[in-house]
Amino acid sequence: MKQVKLILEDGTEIEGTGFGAHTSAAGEVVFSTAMTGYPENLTDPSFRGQILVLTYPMVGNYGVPGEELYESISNIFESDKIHISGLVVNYYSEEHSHWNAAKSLGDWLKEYNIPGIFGVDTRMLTKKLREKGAMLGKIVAEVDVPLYNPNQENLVAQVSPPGVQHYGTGQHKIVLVDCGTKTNIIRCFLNRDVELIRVPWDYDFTQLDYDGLFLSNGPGDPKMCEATIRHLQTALLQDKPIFGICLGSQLMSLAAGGDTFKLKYGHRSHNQPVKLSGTQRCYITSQNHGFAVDTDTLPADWDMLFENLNDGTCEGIKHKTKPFFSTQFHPEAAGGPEDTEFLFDDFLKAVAEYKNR
Ligand SMILES: NC(=O)CC[C@H](N)C(=O)O
Repeated sequence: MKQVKLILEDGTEIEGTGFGAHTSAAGEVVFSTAMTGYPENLTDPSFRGQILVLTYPMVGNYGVPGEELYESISNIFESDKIHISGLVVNYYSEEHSHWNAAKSLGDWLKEYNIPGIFGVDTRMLTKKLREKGAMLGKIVAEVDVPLYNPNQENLVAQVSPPGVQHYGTGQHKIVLVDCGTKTNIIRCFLNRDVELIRVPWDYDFTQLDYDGLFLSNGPGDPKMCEATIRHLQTALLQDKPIFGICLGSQLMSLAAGGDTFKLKYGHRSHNQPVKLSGTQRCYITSQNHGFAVDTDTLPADWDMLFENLNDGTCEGIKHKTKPFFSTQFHPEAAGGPEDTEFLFDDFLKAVAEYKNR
């Protein structure tokens, strides 16, 4: 293992030890306070272009599981590869022990040529990112690389599939607009009575025959997804149920005429409290996002559906009369609590009602 550096755009330089691939990489440095779930996090396409700091002090000790494919979908990972640009941890454990571990975290990172750095004071680093906001940064091994801002690119086009795929044989035909979907969203649908049509982010789904529309999570600035927003505007003129998660929530807001903005350092953890509007009910949710919907810009026929109890930001929206709703958090979890998975049932109930109207 060799010495490498983490360098931030404000000039901070932190020395540490390299693990995973011995290479340099640049991106946006963000932190997650989730205590477990690195196999899920690293393969979540929403992390594309980001160097991820895990605040949990020991990482790698349960290794990386082996996977099986079901309908060409992994039973474990959230996509078919690692999407983060680099990984920053305090203590890395190459030694691992778990009933389904197949390899070490370092070996897995090597397979995808992703660098890791450990021996970093992640508490100090996280405090800095909280005070100054998410920053650009780089892990430097032998060769220096320029800083890179992923939010200026259309990252969704990089992670969205090239063509249309069909899954399942249920009675409700759902179109999933894949802007970088986590596979657990697909699993959540396939565990229900659904035939799923997975389409690329810029596909004109308005031409398809379907019962309900689903908008996935995805990386980067939602305003980059102009084609999706345009198609969505057509869908909003109709009455077929629409459900969006994370980026999907931001796209629904933009299509409706609302605005989004970049949060100072984002929400990335498995214990984000959200309140269901009109109730005192709180759910603990899994989150991974750097942008949010500006509640004040929501058009008159829309309401905030959930509110983040830490900072009051919008955690979902709902149309006042039509069956359109979204969450900024992840009801599919993976990782994190599964307490809000019932929202998939709520969506399919709305689909059944629409078909029986
Ligand atoms: N998980 C997501 O879908 C993230 C949405 C968006 N890229 C954000 O960072 O806010």
